[in-house]
Amino acid sequence: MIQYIETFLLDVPTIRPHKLSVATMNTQTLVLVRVRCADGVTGWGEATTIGGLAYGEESPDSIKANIDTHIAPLLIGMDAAQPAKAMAKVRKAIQGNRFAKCALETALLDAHARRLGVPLSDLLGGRVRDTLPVAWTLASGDTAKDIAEAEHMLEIRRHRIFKLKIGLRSVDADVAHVLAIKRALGDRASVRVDVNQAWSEAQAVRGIAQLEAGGVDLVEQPVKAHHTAMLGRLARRFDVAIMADEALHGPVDALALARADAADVYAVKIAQSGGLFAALEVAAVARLAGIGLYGGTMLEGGIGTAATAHVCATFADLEWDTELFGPLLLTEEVLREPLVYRDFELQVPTGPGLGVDIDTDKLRSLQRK
Ligand SMILES: O=C(O)/C=C\C=C/C(=O)O
Ligand SMILES: [Mn+2]
Repeated sequence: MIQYIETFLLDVPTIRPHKLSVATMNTQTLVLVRVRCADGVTGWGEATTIGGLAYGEESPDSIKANIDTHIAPLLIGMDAAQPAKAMAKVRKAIQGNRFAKCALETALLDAHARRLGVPLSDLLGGRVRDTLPVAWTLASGDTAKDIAEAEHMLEIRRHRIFKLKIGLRSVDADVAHVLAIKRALGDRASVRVDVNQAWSEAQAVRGIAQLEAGGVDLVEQPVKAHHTAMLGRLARRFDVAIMADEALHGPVDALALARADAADVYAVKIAQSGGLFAALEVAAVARLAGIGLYGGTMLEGGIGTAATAHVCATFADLEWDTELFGPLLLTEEVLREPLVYRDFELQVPTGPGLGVDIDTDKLRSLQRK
């Protein structure tokens, strides 16, 4: 039986400023959810987002308030061994709140997988891979610093796929920044960009043409999430892969975008999808429509990163890799044992449930007072 549900906000400084077109981050607010069951089993979930309300419609504060006030009370007293039934009740009673729903579903599945003594991926159909290639985002705002950071990541064999955040400066300034980095790295690395919706169609046509000519491999969400036909025109116009991210609010959008031939690749994000099974549905639509897959992040800590890793471990095809580096951007580790990143890949945890454990003392020290 589900006995207690608690939410925690942890403000963790990032290792350096992280500049997206929608926000510049100096700290990340982890939103953690703990479910404690009557049989003593505990499960954890995460609903971390980016830049308050700058990226999506939920903020750490709204997620905490809505779980504490509206969602948790629905679950208390329900059978903890039936996560699907619990989430069905939440989905029926609660509109939206995808990040919050994802955290609760993760915690319920983490607890139940621990109860059964199996990795969470076993409850998702079973893993077909044990490691995941992980990209790194270069977003210091300074080209020379980004090049030095990329060289370091290559040197320590942690990353050889780099995602560059653009959209803050003029198209020409952004293109010059990206191509300088691509020239410096050459074929030692894959270079991709994420515009986070910042461009108009005309800016995207100009920018993508130059990025494609400069050897960039993928362009993520160049235009506003609701411009489905526009994204499709760009995908058809260029050879460089066009990836949907913010346009994907879950399986319904995944199907609509597939019907419109709107993208070459989907960024699968568990919170943005509204849960782990919803993320699997987004991925299934992509697989059936011949759209490539990429494991996305909301810059979560170890809990959310592990959850996404268990989901991505079930993907037979993961043509565009993942960006599951969130914990590496933070100055504090909330897991007792950090996730293992080695030889350009993340090891998918093998223990029961998520396969990671929270250091509750560290949690308390980082918790927002
Ligand atoms: O910021 C990062 O480094 C990675 C992904 C975040 C959001 C997004 O993909 O839009
Ligand atoms: Mn993105």
